[in-house]
Amino acid sequence: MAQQSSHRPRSARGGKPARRGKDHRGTSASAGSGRRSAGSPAGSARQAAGRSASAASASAASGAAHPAGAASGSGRSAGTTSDAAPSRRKLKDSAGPCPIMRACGGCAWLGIPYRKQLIRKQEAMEELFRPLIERMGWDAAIEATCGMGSKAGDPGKAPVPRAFRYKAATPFAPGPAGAVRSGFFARGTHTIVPAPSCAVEAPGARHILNEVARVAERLGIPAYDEDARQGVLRYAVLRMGWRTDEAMLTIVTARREVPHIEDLARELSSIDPRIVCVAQNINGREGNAILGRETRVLWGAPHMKDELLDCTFAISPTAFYQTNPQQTEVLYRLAIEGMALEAGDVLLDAYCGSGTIGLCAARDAARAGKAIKLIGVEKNPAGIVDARLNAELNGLGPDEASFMATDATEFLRDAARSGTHVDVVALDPPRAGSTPAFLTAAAELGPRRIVYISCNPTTQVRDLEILGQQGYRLCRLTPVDMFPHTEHTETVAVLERS
Ligand SMILES: C[S@@+](CC[C@H](N)C(=O)[O-])C[C@H]1O[C@@H](n2cnc3c(N)ncnc32)[C@H](O)[C@@H]1O
Repeated sequence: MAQQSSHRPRSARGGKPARRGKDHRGTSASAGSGRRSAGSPAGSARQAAGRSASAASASAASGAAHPAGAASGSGRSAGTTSDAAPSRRKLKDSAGPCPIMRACGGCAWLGIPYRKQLIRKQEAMEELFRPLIERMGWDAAIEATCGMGSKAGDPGKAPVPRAFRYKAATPFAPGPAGAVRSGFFARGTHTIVPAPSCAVEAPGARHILNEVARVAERLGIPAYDEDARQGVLRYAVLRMGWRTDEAMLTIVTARREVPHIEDLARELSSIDPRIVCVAQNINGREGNAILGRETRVLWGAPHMKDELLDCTFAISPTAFYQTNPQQTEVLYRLAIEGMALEAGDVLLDAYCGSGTIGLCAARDAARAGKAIKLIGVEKNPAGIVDARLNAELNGLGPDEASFMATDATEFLRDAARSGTHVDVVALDPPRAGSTPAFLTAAAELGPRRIVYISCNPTTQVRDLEILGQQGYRLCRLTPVDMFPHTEHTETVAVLERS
């Protein structure tokens, strides 16, 4: 699975090549020189599969300011098409679905009917997974891609997904006479395209982000200048509740000390009544990663709340939480179905973020009278703090759900060494995928099922082959469209012990 990013190669403003950065799903978002090849199956496979494993690296503390990169939580990397020139179709439609789509380039597929987008994604997944399935002799179905409101191959008109991103971000840059510019990085550059609104973001999100710039201007807080490495305000990241009326605003500053910080916090909090938390993240490092290591709450609660599958989740400013909540429910339902939990099972949820998948599964099992024991592992300590609170919020005590802040591979190795009993393993790694050591240890634990949720099918194919060699067989693969109008596809793979 994902966070959007301002990760764009630089050219127009700084004239320098982009530095490698990471998006909100822990993805590198470096310059891409790939060519658009959506028309060919190979091209679509590469596009829909996303980025190369080598380009991805883990960082829970990164994000992106551009809808597509952000959307996918994926940045741009060599060998993909995202930084290629807009297609003819896109140029033609530039005045249609979105007034800035040509300049912004975030939703590269916005000009393609949604029904066709889903078919392309389906073809790409077939092309990517079919050779592995045949090589391994698996009898596994690649199911129809679950889109927003329709599936790949459904007849008739498909709905046009809008307003599905509940996480949004903006970079800031200095304008003339103390102005603070906000918007999206134009494709392939660090030039900011102003965005009065965004069709794929939650209602009101873009207005809030633009208002941050107005507040900064009023208070004389300068935007950060990447080239001169001067100024203060770098980004704002906004998360909005899907099933709650809450929002959380995090400003990213180049240094801790910010002039008029109390006034800033107060004014930011009053931009929109939904804002329950205003946080400051400090990122003084060069590079494209949005978030730095230090975060403090400036105003309000330490987190906001949202709901998924009848569970309540507290989300703090730097913990991972999915961007498209409607499709997250689809993704999680598929994962829970794939787990086929029985009463008394031990479920290991690896790369668990704020504990959401495992907690939804545990609650679902408990509601069906099949209480299980959940163990979650995640390397971002902020995610684990949230996960423990989330267990409590959902009525699960420490005997029913425990969470460890550590590297998933280390944890699995230790668990395999000590012979920990596990019935089902769920894993949802960042775009780089998992590690051979994790996968080998997971197989050594001998779970009945392994459910692998992926935001990067290319690395998932690699990892599934390792699991196959370790005695697991794929029985079901379902693509899910978490990021309409982009090339990205997520997948849920269900494996059984052979
Ligand atoms: C795609 S997110 C999935 C989070 C969660 N499953 C969800 O659905 O919200 C991947 C998570 O893996 C975490 N992560 C990355 N590398 C890790 C590692 N080596 N060990 C444990 N967790 C890691 C990230 O911090 C992030 O929270």
